[in-house]
Amino acid sequence: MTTGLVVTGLTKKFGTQVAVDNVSFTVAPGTVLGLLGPNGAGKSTTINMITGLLNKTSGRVELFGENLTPTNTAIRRRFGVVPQELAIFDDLSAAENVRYFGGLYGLRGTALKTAVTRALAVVDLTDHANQRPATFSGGMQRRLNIAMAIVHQPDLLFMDEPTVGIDPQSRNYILTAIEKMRANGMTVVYTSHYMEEVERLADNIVIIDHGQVIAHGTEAELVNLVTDAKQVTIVVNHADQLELAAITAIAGVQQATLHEQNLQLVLDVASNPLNQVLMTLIDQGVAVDSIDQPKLDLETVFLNLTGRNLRD
Ligand SMILES: Nc1ncnc2c1ncn2[C@@H]1O[C@H](COP(=O)(O)OP(=O)(O)OP(=O)(O)O)[C@@H](O)[C@H]1O
Repeated sequence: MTTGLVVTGLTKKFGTQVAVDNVSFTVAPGTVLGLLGPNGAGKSTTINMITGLLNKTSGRVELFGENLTPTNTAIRRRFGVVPQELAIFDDLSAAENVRYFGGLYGLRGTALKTAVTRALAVVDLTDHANQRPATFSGGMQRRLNIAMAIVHQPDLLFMDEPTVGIDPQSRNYILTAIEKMRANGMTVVYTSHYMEEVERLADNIVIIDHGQVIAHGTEAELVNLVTDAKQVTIVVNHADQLELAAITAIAGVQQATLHEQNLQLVLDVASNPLNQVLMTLIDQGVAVDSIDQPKLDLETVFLNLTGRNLRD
């Protein structure tokens, strides 16, 4: 198995509004793709078209080498969906909810029982299996929704903003559960407007805005899109012994200035000469007190690419 999910030219028009505009991306098997964008960017519409909840205006979706169409049921069994809106039966227990979904996927008898137990364990709801979800916190209900989506052990899981409006403990349970699933080989497509979650989980990131993909890559690749130089401040002792010319002479040091104890550097991201700078300082008998590198994050990337904050 070499190809996972391949989305090509996906487009959705609502009347004259183009909600998703020629979106293309790929997800390698066993990796997590973070689909990051502000509210209204088109993330849900994209997921809903891929999973067949919504008809697409145009485009093509291929999963594990097969064309993903509403009638290709064999390939449809290989993915699960955690929708943005909860879909839970309040009058069934947690285990019965999961069992119901397992039944829909054709699981029966012992296989179904084992699958329900396993799915509830992944989201840490084993101790609540026989309780009604109406008694659950919002976070526990979301975790139950995840158990329902993974009971048939899909190879790929779509999750649409699964942590919106829940407590930090439940959020952490969910993020940890995703990490466990990935470790077991599952492919995950995860939409969020929380930069921190995408940074923690995603192997690759698609940034989407106004229905269009504005960047696609690893976190490091995206950060490199907006900067080819980074600023580093090194606080030193014995600054009087520091020979600035020797630092400036290091390949990849674009700028070096000394203000009292603070050695301020502008370094090439590609050649990353920080090690060389530190060795040179040690050679000069200059002790390093601390190193400060302001973090370049996805928020910075989004701001640079769009002129707006992710959560305006
Ligand atoms: N059924 C619909 N009819 C008309 N417009 C729609 C419909 N569904 C979504 N839209 C519009 O399409 C755009 C994209 O919405 P979408 O829900 O995909 O965004 P999103 O990135 O998932 O944001 P959110 O996090 O708020 O759900 C929005 O402008 C939205 O108003």
